[in-house]
Amino acid sequence: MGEFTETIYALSSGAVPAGLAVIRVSGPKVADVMRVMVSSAVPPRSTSLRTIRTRNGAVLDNGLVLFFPGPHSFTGEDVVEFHLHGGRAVVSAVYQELSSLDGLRQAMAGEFSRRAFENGKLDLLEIEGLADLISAETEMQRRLALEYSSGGLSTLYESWSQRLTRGRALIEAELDFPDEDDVPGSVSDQVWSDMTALVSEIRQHLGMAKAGEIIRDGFKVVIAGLPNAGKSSLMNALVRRDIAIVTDIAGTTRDVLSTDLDIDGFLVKLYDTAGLRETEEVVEREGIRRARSAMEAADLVVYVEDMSAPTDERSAPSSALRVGTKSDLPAISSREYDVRISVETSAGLDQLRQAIGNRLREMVPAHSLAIPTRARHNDSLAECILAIERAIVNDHVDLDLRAEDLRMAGTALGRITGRVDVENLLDVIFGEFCIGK
Ligand SMILES: Nc1nc2c(ncn2[C@@H]2O[C@H](COP(=O)(O)OP(=O)(O)OP(=O)(O)O)[C@@H](O)[C@H]2O)c(=O)[nH]1
Ligand SMILES: [K+]
Ligand SMILES: [Mg+2]
Repeated sequence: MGEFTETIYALSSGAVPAGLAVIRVSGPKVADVMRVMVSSAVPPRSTSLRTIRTRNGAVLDNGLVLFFPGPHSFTGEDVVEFHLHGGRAVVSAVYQELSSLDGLRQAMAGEFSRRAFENGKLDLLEIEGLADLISAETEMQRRLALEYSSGGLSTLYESWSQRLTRGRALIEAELDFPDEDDVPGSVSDQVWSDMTALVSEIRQHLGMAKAGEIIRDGFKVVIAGLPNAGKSSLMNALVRRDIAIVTDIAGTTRDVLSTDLDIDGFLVKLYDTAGLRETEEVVEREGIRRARSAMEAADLVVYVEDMSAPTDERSAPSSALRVGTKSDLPAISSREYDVRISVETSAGLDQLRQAIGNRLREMVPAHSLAIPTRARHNDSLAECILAIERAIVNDHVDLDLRAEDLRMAGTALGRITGRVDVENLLDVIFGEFCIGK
């Protein structure tokens, strides 16, 4: 595992100025740093109020010092944290002193987490969970990230790996002792029935990938309909901000506009689009093309119709949520709508939020958050399923070839947690972090 000669430091708290600034230092020179900069020795893993000095004894600040001797630290190395007053000059003076010490340099983005990974403190799923936890904005993002960062998913994949290993061990026992009486002849039947069950569990898990994507990246709701239906007005009303231009001129919106909404703790990405109609006008036509492609990529289309205008003969996508708007005006349309609203009176807006929330929850499991969230998880899970299935169906080939497929299935799983073969992934994964994490 990792053996790092450089000692790294960075501001791990938010931007200064702030009430507090936490500077974290990790690596072999931590003991030296404390000897030079901290007024007197500190006991491990408890807070001590100390004076922080330059090597020449000039006082930099007074603050709390926390020392975590390796391997029982975040990175697995010796770590010291300075909790200082969060002023720009305080931080830059401490930075300057640290940089002047031998073997110390400023940490790069994600470098603390990377050391934690390389030293076996966290696996890749836990690292990704940590990145998600740091960037979580909604309650559901937080819960999902916590499930990952506290090892919930790692435990599940570990149990699958163990079943694969056990399957191979039983097959190998059968290969080694083919005629032995106390190894029942049905051992390999047992293996294949468990592998069949495992495939269906992994399939079910992979089936929730969409839910993971919705929680992590947001539920994409596209507002569509005829020009002047009231789409932009609706977007503004839902986010209670004046984001989109609203006029009585048909064809006002051209670009796809996007904004975030929090519904029941879920991130909802709301898109306003150009009104759908035939037109020769070049810019509007491009806007309509974009509107259609947004509708195709949507998790939900909210199809808006002006109930005070002649009905829209165009057909909304069958899965769309149909919204009749301008209910404050005399109605012409006698269509059925899922929700009737008015942005003038705010009638129906809460109901619409609820209806969007209901559609969202249909796509997300109510209980477990042990679900895949990233394309790399899905790819490896699919690869794992393929390998197990190959092993199951190839009952005419040698047992050792079938065992080899089970080994490959285990490798695919191991790549998700980072146990095997992930060097090329690391830059991408740690690139999600910023400096100090
Ligand atoms: N009375 C009333 N007028 C509304 C309501 N919603 C929108 N309007 C008006 O309808 C007109 C068109 O509204 P927009 O929100 O620009 O409609 P749009 O669908 O975004 O239009 P395009 O971007 O041109 O496709 C504006 O004059 C709005 O003020 C409503 O609930 N009640
Ligand atoms: K308009
Ligand atoms: Mg508009």
